[in-house]
Amino acid sequence: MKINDLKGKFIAIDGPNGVGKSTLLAGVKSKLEELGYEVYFTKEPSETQLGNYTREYAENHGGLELACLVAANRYEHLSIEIIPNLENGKIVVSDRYLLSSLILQRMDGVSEEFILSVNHDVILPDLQITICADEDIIQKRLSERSILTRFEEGNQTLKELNYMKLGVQTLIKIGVNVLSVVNNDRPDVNIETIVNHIINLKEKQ
Ligand SMILES: Nc1ncnc2c1ncn2[C@@H]1O[C@H](COP(=O)(O)OP(=O)(O)OP(=O)(O)O)[C@@H](O)[C@H]1O
Ligand SMILES: Cc1cn([C@H]2C[C@H](O)[C@@H](COP(=O)(O)O)O2)c(=O)[nH]c1=O
Repeated sequence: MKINDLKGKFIAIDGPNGVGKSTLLAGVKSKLEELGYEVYFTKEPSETQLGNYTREYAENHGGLELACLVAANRYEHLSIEIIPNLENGKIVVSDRYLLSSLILQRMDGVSEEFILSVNHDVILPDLQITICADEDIIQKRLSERSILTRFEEGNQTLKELNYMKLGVQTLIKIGVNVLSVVNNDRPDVNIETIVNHIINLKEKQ
């Protein structure tokens, strides 16, 4: 895997389904805009034909084939969105990235070795933000949803949290910087913590 040697900084944010990633990111985006910072927000699966197909396919398929499809979308995401924005010196924030594969594809029974091998040529994030919360809190949030994906139904949260811990250990071993945020409550405090880390990275550029 490659270290980011481009002008901009790359941040990935991952966590179990229903932990509050989208909520925190929406707050981070509006706070940064209010402060006048220009940050490029994106997500995986990305918003392309391949990304939309990956999201649809993930609902009914798992295994090695989904792991490869997700990785293919990640390479597309890198080449058409992430790398061009990093080359322009922007901060890029992705809602889900490699760590999501180390959680979701592992839940589908794919080995860490296979996941790392199909993701061999991706750029590592300068900062990996992990969002976690207590299992019962996440389950309560998911129970309020009218539609659940196959990863969200049947209480798989503990499994997700456990694979996240293992995935984080792997990323740390590879040399990735990790910020862990506990999102049980106080979204405002967590938004501020994330915003401060993003501003710090920007100021160091
Ligand atoms: N810190 C918090 N305190 C209380 N409720 C929260 C907090 N953060 C998020 N929530 C609530 O939790 C629910 C799930 O949040 P959200 O949809 O952002 O999760 P997510 O991680 O993006 O999920 P998914 O990846 O499955 O789309 C929402 O109803 C949101 O309002
Ligand atoms: C990045 C990534 C995504 N997926 C799949 C799993 C879900 O079906 C969607 C993500 O949807 P959400 O609205 O963000 O919860 O994509 C995957 O299996 N592996 C990945 O690495």
